Amino acid sequence: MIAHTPTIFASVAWVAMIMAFCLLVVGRFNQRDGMLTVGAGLLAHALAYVCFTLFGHASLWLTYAVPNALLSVAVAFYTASIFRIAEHRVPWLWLFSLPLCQIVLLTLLLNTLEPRTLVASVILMIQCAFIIRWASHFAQPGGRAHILLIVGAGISLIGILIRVVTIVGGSAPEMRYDVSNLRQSISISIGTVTVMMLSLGLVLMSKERSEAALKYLALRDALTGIPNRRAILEELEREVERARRTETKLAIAIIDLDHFKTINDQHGHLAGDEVLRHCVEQLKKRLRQTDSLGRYGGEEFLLMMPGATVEGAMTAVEDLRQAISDNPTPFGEQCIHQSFSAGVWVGVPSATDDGNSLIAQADAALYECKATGRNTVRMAGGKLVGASTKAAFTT
Ligand SMILES: Nc1nc2c(ncn2[C@@H]2O[C@H](COP(=O)(O)OP(=O)(O)OP(=O)(O)O)[C@@H](O)[C@H]2O)c(=O)[nH]1
Repeated sequence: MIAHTPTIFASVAWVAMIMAFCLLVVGRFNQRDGMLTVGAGLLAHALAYVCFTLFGHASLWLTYAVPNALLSVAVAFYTASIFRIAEHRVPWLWLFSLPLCQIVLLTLLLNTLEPRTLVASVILMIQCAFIIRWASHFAQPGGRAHILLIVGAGISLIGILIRVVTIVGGSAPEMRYDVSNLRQSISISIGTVTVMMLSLGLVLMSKERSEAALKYLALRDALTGIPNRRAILEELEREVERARRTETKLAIAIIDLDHFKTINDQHGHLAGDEVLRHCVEQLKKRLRQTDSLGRYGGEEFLLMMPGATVEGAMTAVEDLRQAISDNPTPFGEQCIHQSFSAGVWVGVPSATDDGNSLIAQADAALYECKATGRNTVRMAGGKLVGASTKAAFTT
């Protein structure tokens, strides 16, 4: 099917213009989500195709050099959008040096046929390759938007390659913008694919990013930055299941700051918040990479240590207890002393165990610590370790 080449140019221009309108106006010129740069790219894309429709009716510079440079500008904006959506610094200078090369070289080579067509095509191909490179680099884990970008840029590459092959094969006049033939129809209508797939890919990429950011916020404790109750409990269920399946030990500890209400009452809630942040920093510094710490409640934390033995878990939690009581929280001119009590459970979960039942056992041990003076660590159904009873845990 051979279509009238200027008509294809006009239809691609329409599609790009409508998409640009949607993203710029309806997207309210929002810069942060990358839609402003996508819209700018689509606008440049539309203008390029409008100029192409004038080929043969206006100067060669306006209908060849300018639109190809505008296409380069469009692709540079699409690439900039990938950086912006990924919240990375946009390398503006580097990205727009290619459109600049395009306009300079095409102006110089305007009166040639093959060289100018090859230069225009090769620069656009390099830019499409960059889209593929950066779309895969900034791909959201588990996301799919980058696939649209890669496929869209890949199809564009094929479209341009058709032009290059035709020119190198000695049929450059067939690729004049006012000539209609099958190759021309395929090569140019691929412009619609580029516009649709790249803009849709970028919109989806932005959506994936904001969903990931929301999910991160929904599972984080805003004060301390560690996983919140929901996140740590979900992780606990996964760990319980894994330990049961692999028949390996799992250690959990419920850590509760002592007399935290008194800290709030004496120094104020801001000081209390600072104590919570400070304690979390102290704990995090001393954990292994495989351990997980989450905020279970107000001043309660849940620590998971997969694979830890009874002795290993007790030594680890006791070291944490020591570190917390040895490192008071600096708050203004003051140093606020704090300590914690912890109940520990270690074992291979049985068929009837779940996260809640293990927490209940660790909680019972914690309750005993609180009842017997605090600042101690106790094993569920077992021994007590702590400031006043450290000798009790020298097995
Ligand atoms: N500053 C601050 N305080 C909090 C936060 N979350 C909970 N709290 C306070 O933590 C205090 C916990 O008090 P209690 O449950 O009586 O526990 P406690 O005073 O530590 O006493 P024991 O656990 O028995 O040693 C309450 O006063 C809560 O208001 C928070 O995010 N920031």
